[in-house]
Amino acid sequence: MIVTVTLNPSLDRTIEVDSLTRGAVIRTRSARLDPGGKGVNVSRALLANGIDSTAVVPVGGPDGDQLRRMLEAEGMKVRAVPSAGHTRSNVTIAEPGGLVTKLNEPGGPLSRGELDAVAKVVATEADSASWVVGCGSIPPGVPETIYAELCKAFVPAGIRVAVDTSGPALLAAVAAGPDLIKPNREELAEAVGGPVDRLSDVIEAARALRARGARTVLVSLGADGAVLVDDEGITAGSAPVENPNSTVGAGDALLAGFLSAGAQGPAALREGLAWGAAAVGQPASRMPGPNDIRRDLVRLHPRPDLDRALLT
Ligand SMILES: Nc1ncnc2c1ncn2[C@@H]1O[C@H](COP(=O)(O)OP(=O)(O)O)[C@@H](O)[C@H]1O
Ligand SMILES: O=P(O)(O)OC[C@H]1O[C@](O)(COP(=O)(O)O)[C@@H](O)[C@@H]1O
Repeated sequence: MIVTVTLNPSLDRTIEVDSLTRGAVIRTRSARLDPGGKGVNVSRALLANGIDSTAVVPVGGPDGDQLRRMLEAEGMKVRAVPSAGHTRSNVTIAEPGGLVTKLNEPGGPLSRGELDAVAKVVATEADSASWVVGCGSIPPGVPETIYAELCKAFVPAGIRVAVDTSGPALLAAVAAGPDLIKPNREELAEAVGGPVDRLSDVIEAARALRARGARTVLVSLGADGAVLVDDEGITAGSAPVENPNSTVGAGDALLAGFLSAGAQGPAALREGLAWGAAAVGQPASRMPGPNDIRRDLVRLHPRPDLDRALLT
């Protein structure tokens, strides 16, 4: 069983427009509402593929109620912890061809008491878990060491911890020895404090984060696929998407697929890439199910061109 913890979940509204012009009145083509937040999406992807998962989320206000109801309606096992701060809404403006502009709110504050209540629920659920997955941004009031605390609580007890976040929270977590991190290119560059323009930069940066404490580093690179640096070595791969629909949640699907296949080595990377690419073919942040996932399209690159400039 995989437990996900999303401290800053959201209602994700995706609005399709023909083109985005600042300062103009834009008539939209369609709108869609999905439950969101990175760990929530990991649980949704696992659920869509019949893999047992529990999502732990603080929820507050009417939007928090709606988020819980939407997740339960999908059949998800949700442990919702009440909070006084309101659950946020994030807006994605999607243009044809897959270009998205994301407006992510900071989220309602979470007090120390509410955080302790979340931690208690996670500890109970972790008893029967193979992984605890801490994902997403940190809401106001929560210390940046929160994912590091997650690592310290579970890694020594033999429960593996994955962290997908950014900035100081990611750096603190890395120093606490997570089993897995999943930065995208931007997050990786921020973590090492330098540009990541080529595959060689990705590998160098991933190695630096391993040297600082992360056991496995899975770097997502948008249309360039992903690179895995772990105890087994370095593996790069990609999967083409003919008609990109929405990249929202693609990183979460990649992570879910990777975890579902054992989170180690080329076979797990292959599965992650298949799920990530399938997510890009879905509208908004809909997670792919078995009929959407095309493992045959994944290519692992045994001798990638390390000097090639990254596309996205
Ligand atoms: N345009 C694309 N074409 C093919 N695959 C993609 C595309 N965008 C994303 N992906 C897949 O989704 C994964 C996650 O995307 P990425 O944008 O890197 O993550 P995040 O959503 O975390 O920023 C990638 O590693 C890749 O497998
Ligand atoms: O916690 P953050 O960093 O604000 O991100 C939250 C957003 O990320 C998502 O989980 C999508 O994530 P990815 O596109 O990075 O896979 C949305 O559902 C949510 O609105």
